[in-house]
Amino acid sequence: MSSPRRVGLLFGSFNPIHVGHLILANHLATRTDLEAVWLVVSPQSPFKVGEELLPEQARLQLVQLAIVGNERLRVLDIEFRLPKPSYTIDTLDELRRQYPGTEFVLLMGGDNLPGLPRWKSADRLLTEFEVYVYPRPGYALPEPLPAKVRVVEAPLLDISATFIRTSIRAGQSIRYLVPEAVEREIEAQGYWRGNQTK
Ligand SMILES: Nc1ncnc2c1ncn2[C@@H]1O[C@H](COP(=O)(O)OP(=O)(O)OP(=O)(O)O)[C@@H](O)[C@H]1O
Ligand SMILES: O=C(O)c1ccc[n+]([C@@H]2O[C@H](COP(=O)([O-])O)[C@@H](O)[C@H]2O)c1
Repeated sequence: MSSPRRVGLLFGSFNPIHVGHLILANHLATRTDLEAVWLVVSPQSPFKVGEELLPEQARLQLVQLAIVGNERLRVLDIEFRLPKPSYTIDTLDELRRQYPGTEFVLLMGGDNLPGLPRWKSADRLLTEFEVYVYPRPGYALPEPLPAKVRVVEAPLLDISATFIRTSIRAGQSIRYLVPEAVEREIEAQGYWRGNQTK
């Protein structure tokens, strides 16, 4: 199967994936010039060291369950085989090597943009890659925007993985916040109720 020409990359811990991620990814994969969105599961975000994370394989499996049947979405475990913490520039270099015919576009929330100068090789990220930024309420976008940064509007839900983990621990329902198959698996495995985090 040939790989798509323009692919958006949504990086995250996905601890766990939720409908906020999915609505955003599907919107960008179907209503922009991107042919697909690939969700890249990061074993260890450099900014989230020490957070209680479900093992990477479990987070990957939940994403797989979430995107079954959506041909425009795909999940990657490429960072599982790269050094930790997961630096986005290293992953992009590896993806370019593996998919020489594909243009990769970095997808990012407006909340992440102010912190971007602190990312590894931020100058390279901003000169070598296009970035699509979706505004998030409460976060003003810098002016002027760097040359390769474009604002894309997307419907956003005000939920986070933190909210889902907190709800599970409190014994509250996560129905509709994650796809049904994801909810069933979280329940069956007892994630965030037992001690599966590392
Ligand atoms: N509700 C949402 N709408 C749009 N984008 C989101 C939403 N939640 C997270 N994102 C973005 O998706 C990417 C991956 O998110 P991540 O896995 O860190 O999830 P999170 O829900 O923010 O997690 P946590 O609450 O654990 O920090 C990040 O760029 C994040 O900004
Ligand atoms: O490359 C970096 O320096 C870098 C710094 C912070 C975050 N990231 C990546 O951004 C994604 C979201 O991170 P976070 O901390 O917002 O969950 C995740 O895939 C991280 O690996 C990457």
